[in-house]
Amino acid sequence: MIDGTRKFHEQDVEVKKEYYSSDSTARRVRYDSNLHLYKTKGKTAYWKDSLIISGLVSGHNEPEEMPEVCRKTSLEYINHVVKLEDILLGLLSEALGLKTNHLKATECDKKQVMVCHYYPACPQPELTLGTQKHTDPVFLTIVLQDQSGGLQVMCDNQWADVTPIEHGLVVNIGDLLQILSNDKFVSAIHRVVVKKVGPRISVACFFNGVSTPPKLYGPIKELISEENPPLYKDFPLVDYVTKFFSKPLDKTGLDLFRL
Ligand SMILES: O=C(O)CCC(=O)C(=O)O
Ligand SMILES: [Fe+2]
Repeated sequence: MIDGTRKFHEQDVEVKKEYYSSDSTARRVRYDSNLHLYKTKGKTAYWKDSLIISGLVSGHNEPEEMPEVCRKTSLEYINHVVKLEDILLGLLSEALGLKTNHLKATECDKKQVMVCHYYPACPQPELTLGTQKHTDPVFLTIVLQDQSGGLQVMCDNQWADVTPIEHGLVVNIGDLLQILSNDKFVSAIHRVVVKKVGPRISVACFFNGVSTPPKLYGPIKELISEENPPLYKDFPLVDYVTKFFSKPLDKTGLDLFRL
């Protein structure tokens, strides 16, 4: 998958430009530079290009829509990731003291989006970032990174390197799982620094959940009691995503839904 991502990004710009769009609603497969520049009305340009593929599993995507250089690999890879997601949701449900299928039954594994990032070598890394400090506005993210390093997670108010492990994956708890678990799980604050050598390649698979109302998400009722009152209100996902992207990316979205 790393190789497929490299092949896409290292194609001639004329080929890539067929896929270019900075409007996330415009197409299901798109190529973008500086992902959040327009969405968050960002003041800073980041050092990365991304290929965004949505609708991979739910069948809303015709395979022909995907760039040929990474089509087969992407389809195979997402199938593996979805199986892993099932296992992880089972383990996380059990960790919350719930039945194994509880989280899956909330359909938080739905609406997968795969984002294939390419961070070119940066001549002045101290002037920018690959990805700004943020949390993911999703349930879970499964990240495959190459061996370059650069991903960092906030730990005790300090940035810690997430050192790449060969064939290893990084799993981030997203904001929505923090909300569902009523703060038992904590959404990972992370960022990506860039280096003079590159490129760095990573593939993030996001699990967004069901975004069409009337489905509401909020703290899981079984986790709520008199001693553990709900910390968040229930809301349709579309509200979370809209509010998340109308604030600066480095500010938490959780407080907007806290009771
Ligand atoms: O490139 C990475 O390792 C992480 C990217 C990331 O945080 C994201 O796409 O949300
Ligand atoms: Fe992220």
